[in-house]
Amino acid sequence: MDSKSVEDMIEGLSGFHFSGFHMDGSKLNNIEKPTTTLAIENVHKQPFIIGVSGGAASGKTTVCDMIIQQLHDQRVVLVNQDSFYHELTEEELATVHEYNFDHPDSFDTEKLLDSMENLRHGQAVDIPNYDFKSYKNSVFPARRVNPSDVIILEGILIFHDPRVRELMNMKIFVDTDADVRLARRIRRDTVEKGRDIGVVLDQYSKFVKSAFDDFILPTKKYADIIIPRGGDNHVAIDLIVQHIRTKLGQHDLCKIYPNLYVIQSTFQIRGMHTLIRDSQTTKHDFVFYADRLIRLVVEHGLGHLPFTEKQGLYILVWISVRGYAVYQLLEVVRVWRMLCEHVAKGSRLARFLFIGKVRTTVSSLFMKNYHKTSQKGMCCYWILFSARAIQLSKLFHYLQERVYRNPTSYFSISYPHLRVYMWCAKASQE
Ligand SMILES: Nc1ncnc2c1ncn2[C@@H]1O[C@H](COP(=O)(O)OP(=O)(O)O)[C@@H](O)[C@H]1O
Ligand SMILES: Nc1ccn([C@@H]2O[C@H](COP(=O)(O)O)[C@@H](O)[C@H]2O)c(=O)n1
Repeated sequence: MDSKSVEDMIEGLSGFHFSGFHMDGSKLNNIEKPTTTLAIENVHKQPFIIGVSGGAASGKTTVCDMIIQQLHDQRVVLVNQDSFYHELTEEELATVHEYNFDHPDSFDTEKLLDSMENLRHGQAVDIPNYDFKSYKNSVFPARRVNPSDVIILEGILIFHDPRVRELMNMKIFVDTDADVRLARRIRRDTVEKGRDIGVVLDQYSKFVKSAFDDFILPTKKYADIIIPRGGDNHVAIDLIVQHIRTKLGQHDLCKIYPNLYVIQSTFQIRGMHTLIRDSQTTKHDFVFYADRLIRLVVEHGLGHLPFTEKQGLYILVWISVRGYAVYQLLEVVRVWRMLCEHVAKGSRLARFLFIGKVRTTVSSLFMKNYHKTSQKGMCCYWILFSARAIQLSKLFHYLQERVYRNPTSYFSISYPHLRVYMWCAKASQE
C-alpha cells in the first residue's frame, strides 16, 4: 500500500484534514525496488568485524577461540596483531632485550590495515606467521586467509589506531587482573617460548607494565563490551555470540533493502513464532499470538514514520481498548472521528497529528497500572493533537461525557517549550 492510499483511507474514514501523517510520496516512489536475485548478485557481502583487545595474557586468544567454537556454523577467521610485528634489524636483534614489543610502533599497522581492507572487500590475503623465538615473520610460510562472514582481529593494541578501530563492528576488551596476567605470562613465556624467568620479569617491569598503563588501558574506553575474567565468563561470551548471530541474520537482507529494519529477535518473539508454528497450538492461542506479533510489527513500523519536530501545545489522548488488532484500530479511529467532529470543529485548532500504539510497559507506567494492559487483547493507543487555541475544557468535558464512561485521571507535564496533557481514559467496549 503506498503512502497516498494510506492517507486516502484515513481521510476517507474521518472526513477530516490531518497534517502530521505525511509520507513523501515522491520519495517513496523513488525508492529503488531491487529484484531480489539481481540485488543479491550485486551486493558484496561485508564481513562482521570484531576487535578483541586487552593486556598480554589476559585471555584474548582464549575468548576468541570460544567465540569461534560457538560460531562453528559460520565462516569465521582469526587475525592476530602479533602477525604484524616489524621484522627486527640486525642491530635490534643484537640488543633484543632492549626492544619494546608493547609499543604501538613495534607493529606494521599499514600492512595490517591493507590486509583487513582486502578481506573486507572479499579478497583472500596472506597473513605472516610470526615466530616469537627468532623474532621474525618470514621463518614460517604465511597463512592464506579467505574472506569470511566474521573476522576477529585480536591483539594488545588493536584499538590504538583510529583507522583500525573504524573497521570494527564490535569491540571487546578482555579485562583481567594484572597479577593474573603476569602469572600466566611467566608460565607461557618460560614453558611455551622457552625463555628465562629473569628475562621475562625484566621485560615485564621495563616495558610490559608501563605500556599497558600508557597505551593499552587507555583504549578500554573504545570497547563496546568489557569482559571481566576472560574465558571464564561464559555468560558474556554467550551474549556476544547471540549478538553476532543476530547481526549476521540481518546482514544480507539489510544490504539488499536499505530501508529494511529488522526487529531484534527476543526470547518472547521466538517463543511466539514457535507457538504459532506448532500444530498442537489451539485456534484461540494461534490468533492471540499471531495478533501480538502483528502488533509488534505495526508498532515498530510506526516508529519509523517520518516526522517533523514541532514546538507548541499538544494534547495527548490515551485510549485503552480490548479486542483484536483490527477492532482496536477501528475503535481508535471512531474516537478520533468523534473528537474531530465535536471538539475540534469551530475552534481554531486541533489538527490531528499522529496515532500510535503505546508499548504495554509504557502504558502501564503512565496509567499507573489502572488498566491491566498485560491482559489478553488489551492495549493502549494515543492520539496527538496540536492545540494552539484549543478549548481544553471542552475537550476534556467531551471525553468525560461522551467518549468514555470511566475516565481515570488527567495530568500534565510541562517542558520549557512543550506542554503535554495526558488524558488516561478507557474505551467502554469490552
Ligand atoms: N580462564 C583461564 N584460566 C586459566 N588459564 C587461562 C585462562 N585464560 C587463558 N589462560 C592461559 O593463559 C595464557 C594466556 O592466554 P591467552 O588466551 O593466550 O591470552 P592472550 O591472547 O591475551 O595473550 C595461556 O597459556 C592460556 O592457556
Ligand atoms: N617477539 C616478541 C613479540 C611479542 N612479545 C610479547 O607478546 C605480548 C603480546 O602477545 P599476546 O599474545 O600476549 O597478546 C606483548 O606483551 C609482547 O611483550 C614478546 O615477548 N616477544
